[in-house]
Amino acid sequence: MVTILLGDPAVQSYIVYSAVLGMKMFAVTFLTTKVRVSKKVFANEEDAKSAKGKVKFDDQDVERVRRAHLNDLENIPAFWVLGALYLTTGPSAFLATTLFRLFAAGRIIHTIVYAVTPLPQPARGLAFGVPMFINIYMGFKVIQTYASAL
Ligand SMILES: N[C@@H](CCC(=O)N[C@@H](CS)C(=O)NCC(=O)O)C(=O)O
Repeated sequence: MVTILLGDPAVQSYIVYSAVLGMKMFAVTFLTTKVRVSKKVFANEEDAKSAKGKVKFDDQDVERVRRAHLNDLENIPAFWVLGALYLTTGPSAFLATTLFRLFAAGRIIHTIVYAVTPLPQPARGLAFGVPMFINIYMGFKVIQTYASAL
């Protein structure tokens, strides 16, 4: 049963892109540390002391990376849940893989245009909008598939 499930290309695709997105979020964690260290701006007295920096909560560069990270948290965990539930609705492997791929690409681009190389809008809006649309689409599909059984 588990072997059949894991042999499904849509499931494999979900696993791969879920892991990619988890790793991407860790990359933002490291980026936050890199910006903090390079600007010597920290959130805790003990960190500031050990790096000869200062405690500051309104550094624009640090806050930008933190906002990008928070935005990931507002969107990627929902993908992990909705994507897994969506797989149970029996989508074609092609459609599921395309949606997962677009979602991951959108979130990676969101990080780049928000926290790495800030670009003018609508770059971030689009990079946010496509994955959001995919999450909503998958959520609707799940509800549509199972609501009739209630
Ligand atoms: N929590 C978000 C909700 C709306 C949203 O996620 N907007 C996207 C596209 S403009 C975004 O990148 N917001 C920037 C952010 O979350 O810091 C916000 O405060 O902006």
